Amino acid sequence: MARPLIDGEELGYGATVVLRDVTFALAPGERVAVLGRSGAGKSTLLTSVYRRLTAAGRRVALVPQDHALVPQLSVFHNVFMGRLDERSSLYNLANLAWPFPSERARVEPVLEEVGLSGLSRREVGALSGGQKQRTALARAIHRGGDILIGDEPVSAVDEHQAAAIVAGLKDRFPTMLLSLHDVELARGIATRILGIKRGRIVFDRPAGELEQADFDDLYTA
Ligand SMILES: Nc1ncnc2c1ncn2[C@@H]1O[C@H](COP(=O)(O)OP(=O)(O)OP(=O)(O)O)[C@@H](O)[C@H]1O
Repeated sequence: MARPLIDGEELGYGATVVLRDVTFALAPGERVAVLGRSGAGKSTLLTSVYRRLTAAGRRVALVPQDHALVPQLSVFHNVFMGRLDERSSLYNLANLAWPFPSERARVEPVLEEVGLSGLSRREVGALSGGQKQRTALARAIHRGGDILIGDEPVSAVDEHQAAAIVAGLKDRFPTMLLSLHDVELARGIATRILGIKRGRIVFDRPAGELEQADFDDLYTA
């Protein structure tokens, strides 16, 4: 059993408590899906886990819910930013002004993987919602590493594409923590599923042990 990243704590914002009595661990190789109604606290949990992992020096690829893209820059530039910390500021600045062919060549296959071929030079502000989300996914894939944290990472694509993208992520990242609103997708991908309701984690169990009633209960008032 992995040592808890969060051990019996409250999570929230300033004096506002969103989640109580949270204990959470993430073992290598686990794929954890977080489910709960809108506003339940899924992002709050994911953000806290992300901060703790990065503070501990772990390399984590992140797909935030709001995508955190720079709309004035191209798809290439936004994806390249996934690895900014690997190079000097001078190299990054030069690549921002005049992208190196070698960097374009590294990014291109990732764009192909998420269905953004041919859009490398397009300004992100001129993309559709689904294309923006794919750009954020491409940035995470380009960053790489052992762990992916994705906050509703496929919410803006249709369910068939979502399943294919998540399957691709599974091949790339041995360990994943994903908040999802699609229960079937969560059951198909996760080794462990965590449910949040009324400010608490109401279950955190192997995916195979959960029944439909557990999920139904999560979404009733
Ligand atoms: N920066 C913040 N400051 C104060 N309160 C916040 C902040 N971010 C979120 N909250 C509040 O915390 C609660 C949980 O929000 P959170 O975003 O974690 O839920 P969620 O389950 O991810 O929701 P959704 O599915 O709609 O994205 C909500 O009541 C929300 O209003």
